[in-house]
Amino acid sequence: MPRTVSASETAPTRYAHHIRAHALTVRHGRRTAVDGIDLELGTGVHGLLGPNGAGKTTLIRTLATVLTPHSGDLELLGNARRSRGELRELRRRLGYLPQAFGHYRRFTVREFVEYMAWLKEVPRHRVADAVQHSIDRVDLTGRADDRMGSLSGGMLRRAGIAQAIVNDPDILLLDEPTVGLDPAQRMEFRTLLRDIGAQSCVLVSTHLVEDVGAACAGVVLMDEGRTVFAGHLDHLRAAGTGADPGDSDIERGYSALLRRHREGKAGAGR
Ligand SMILES: Nc1ncnc2c1ncn2[C@@H]1O[C@H](COP(=O)(O)OP(=O)(O)OP(=O)(O)O)[C@@H](O)[C@H]1O
Repeated sequence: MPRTVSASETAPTRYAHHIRAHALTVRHGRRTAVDGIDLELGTGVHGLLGPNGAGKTTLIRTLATVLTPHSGDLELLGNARRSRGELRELRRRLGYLPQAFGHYRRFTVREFVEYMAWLKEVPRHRVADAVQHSIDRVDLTGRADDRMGSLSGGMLRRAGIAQAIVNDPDILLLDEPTVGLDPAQRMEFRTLLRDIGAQSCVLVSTHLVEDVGAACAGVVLMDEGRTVFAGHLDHLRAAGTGADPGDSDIERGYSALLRRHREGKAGAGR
């Protein structure tokens, strides 16, 4: 199966980081969900961790250009301006799997992925190969011509991943992609992530730390809209002690960093 070569692979790279945010703030009405964060992410797979309500989905939706920041700077693929043309060009080079994604139940998997390829302006002569390749990569080859409405929850998620990668994106944003996947599929998925992360910037929000341990080199940990930690997984692993709650060094590191962040905030508030 020939691999689809994205335009970006042949274009010169003009940026040091695929994603660069400075003092980025995003609000939902009066609630500040992302609170002045700084972030620099390049090629590789980065896990986005944090407790419920930390701001992970809001951050991912902002990076996917679905939400507009309230303030701060956000540079994606070296572009900080957002004319209509630039936004369109940027979206061609993004892949995004929302937590809940819309689809027509009567579309087949192939039609759904084709439709998303069309929305992302994949050149017409490449669509058929790109669609087949992404369906194969999520192991839905045997169900490609089945209707979306007939898929199990995990298969639906895999179809969602297929649409997110159909344009060979330079930035791939996945919001809880492994929910509903069985253990074998989760392992396959981690391999797929590592494969895509060799050339692209992948940010994966998840509550499953074992996915982070197996697939991510980088970690961003958020709490109450702030970044608690952004760095290499080994540093997160090393942050915990035997006294911190958790069944693995990643969980203990996660607990320790959150605790210290919260203690620091409480201390500063006194
Ligand atoms: N559409 C919205 N309107 C108002 N508040 C919102 C909206 N979406 C999110 N929020 C609030 O913004 C904050 C961050 O929510 P967000 O969904 O980004 O967190 P999260 O880390 O993805 O959480 P979870 O792990 O539960 O999915 C929360 O306080 C949430 O209640």
